[in-house]
Amino acid sequence: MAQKTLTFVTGNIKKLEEIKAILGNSFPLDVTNYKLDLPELQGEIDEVSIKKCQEAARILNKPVVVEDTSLCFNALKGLPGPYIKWFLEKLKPEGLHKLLTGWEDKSAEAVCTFAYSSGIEGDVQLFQGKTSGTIVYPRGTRDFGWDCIFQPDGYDKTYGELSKEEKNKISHRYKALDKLKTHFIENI
Ligand SMILES: O=P(O)(O)OP(=O)(O)OP(=O)(O)OC[C@H]1O[C@@H](n2cnc3c(O)ncnc32)[C@H](O)[C@@H]1O
Ligand SMILES: [Mg+2]
Repeated sequence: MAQKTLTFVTGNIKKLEEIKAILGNSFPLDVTNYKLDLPELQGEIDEVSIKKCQEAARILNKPVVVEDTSLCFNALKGLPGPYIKWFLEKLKPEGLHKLLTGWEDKSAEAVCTFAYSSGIEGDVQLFQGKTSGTIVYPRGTRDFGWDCIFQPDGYDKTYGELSKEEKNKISHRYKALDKLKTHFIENI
């Protein structure tokens, strides 16, 4: 029988809000969430997501989806990348902007990776979305992570200045969820 419910494992309420807003009623499964701050091992983006997902599937012992978000500064060869959470916690948005003082290249990529495990040990599929932009001095709301310093290409506003509706039409998370949604629509 087809699986009817998908469990999103995340400790981040703001992520969950966006995921629910983006999926709306167009997702073929019921989405529930399980609040858990999973350990994140070091590595490249895909590796971090795969291990995080395997750990969630092991703990919950059922099909799960996790999501990992990276903010990659091109001048820094992709760093902070998956370690953005710790950089943000210590440096705050101002400090992240300051990190690029010595570089002319202020470009960055926001990368969202959803990892799905069917529950079968080791089996993980990834769905990734990327949005390019520029790191600017903080502008706009500070209610979600580094939104106030990321200005997507083609816009003169940061994610923090755009409305939630506008952000959710162009964001890294929207693009990744679109791929995940297509997968489930085609495979149910
Ligand atoms: O439990 P999980 O899902 O891991 O939630 P988390 O808050 O630990 O999230 P990550 O490990 O993916 O770390 C990403 C960091 O980037 C932040 N973040 C994620 N998505 C963002 C977005 O769309 N805009 C701004 N900040 C974001 C988030 O608050 C974290 O500080
Ligand atoms: Mg995390």
